[in-house]
Amino acid sequence: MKKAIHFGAGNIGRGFIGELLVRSGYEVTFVDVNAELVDLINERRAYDIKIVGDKPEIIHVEHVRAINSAAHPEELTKAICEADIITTAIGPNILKFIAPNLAAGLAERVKVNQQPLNVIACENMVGGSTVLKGFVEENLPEEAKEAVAHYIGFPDAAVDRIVPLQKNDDPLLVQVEPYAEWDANVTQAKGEPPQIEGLTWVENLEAYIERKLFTVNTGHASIAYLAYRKGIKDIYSAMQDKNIVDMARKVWQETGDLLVRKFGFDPKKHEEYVKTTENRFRNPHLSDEVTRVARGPKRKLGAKDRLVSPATQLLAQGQKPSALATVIGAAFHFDYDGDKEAQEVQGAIQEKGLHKAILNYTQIPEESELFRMVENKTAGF
Ligand SMILES: NC(=O)C1=CN([C@@H]2O[C@H](COP(=O)(O)OP(=O)(O)OC[C@H]3O[C@@H](n4cnc5c(N)ncnc54)[C@H](O)[C@@H]3O)[C@@H](O)[C@H]2O)C=CC1
Ligand SMILES: O=P(O)(O)OC[C@H]1O[C@](O)(CO)[C@@H](O)[C@@H]1O
Repeated sequence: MKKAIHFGAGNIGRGFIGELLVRSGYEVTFVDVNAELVDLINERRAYDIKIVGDKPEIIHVEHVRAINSAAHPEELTKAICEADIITTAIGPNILKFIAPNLAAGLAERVKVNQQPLNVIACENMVGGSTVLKGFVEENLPEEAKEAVAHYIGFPDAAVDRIVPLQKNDDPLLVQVEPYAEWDANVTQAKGEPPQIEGLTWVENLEAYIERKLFTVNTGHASIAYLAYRKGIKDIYSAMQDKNIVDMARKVWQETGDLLVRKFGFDPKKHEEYVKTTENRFRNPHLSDEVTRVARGPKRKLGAKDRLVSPATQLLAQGQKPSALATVIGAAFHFDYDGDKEAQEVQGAIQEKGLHKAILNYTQIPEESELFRMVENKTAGF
């Protein structure tokens, strides 16, 4: 069997990427720091995925094992030397923490295995694999840098499947929605791009990732931050609130205008894509908490992320992203005490004031019209 390594045996790891890799003929080695999870995967060597929708389905996934990279980095190095593909789904903020082990493994690999290898970060961010590549380079010994640059590709990717927090009796079971999309940038691949069922290699990844990030994730985050302000606990319930849905649709109108102008998407097809997205959020079988979708507001308020990036791009196109400014304002009110980033943002607002907090987290230029819009909307909530 071909060999895959996947960092992060969590929801997307088990519920999406791991299963596609197994279905495509790979043995998957999950790498995680959660010792219980690693032990259970190694004990069972299998797990189930439940697809929840109108036609529920159970998929039994075999040919999996796991490595605890905190306890056994040497096992990881050995696996990297033999791998045919490496993927990650650990969270954008964690990429820097896997880089030292990944760099050590790649440095060893290029000495013993001259086959090309691709490392694909499947995170909700633009250019995730490129970011990981930067961290890996910082950790590589000087003598390995040339060979790693030659043999190891870091194709950026877009991943789309809603996998909520899991509350199942079986700790390995993952409940997922039926929809799934995974695209990667073929121009950044080394060697023959690995053919994996469900993975589409594309040349214009920027269009795919911005379409996904500024529709699915922008819409989802907008709904979550507005719902949180109203005390609504889950996305399905938020979708029953007319005002929230109206505002989400205004946001989608703004991001849709941007995407159609920027990438030349067919407006009718884009409208369909938005409708599909809205219907995914209405899935009554998927219990998705508002606080999960809203998680990490510091990251989500970042200049390159789902709220501020489309807003600044629209402003540069001479548009007024008023709905986006409203939901950015709502995000500044996300004060959930179970979220460290939310607490940090709230602390900064209390300590330094709203003006400085907006400037610091969004990096929107102080003199820009967007800054004034965001400040007014935030204060007016
Ligand atoms: N859940 C979803 O619907 C989707 C999530 N994503 C993205 O996938 C990524 C993962 O999200 P989820 O699977 O929901 O999170 P998760 O929390 O379920 O899984 C993350 C896993 O990474 C592990 N981990 C943490 N630090 C690690 C380290 N240093 N080395 C190895 N493993 C480590 C955790 O123990 C956990 O098992 C995020 O970037 C998220 O934005 C993308 C699309 C959909
Ligand atoms: O995983 P993040 O970036 O915190 O954001 C949550 C988002 O990711 C997803 O889980 C999947 O794209 C969406 O449900 C949601 O918009």
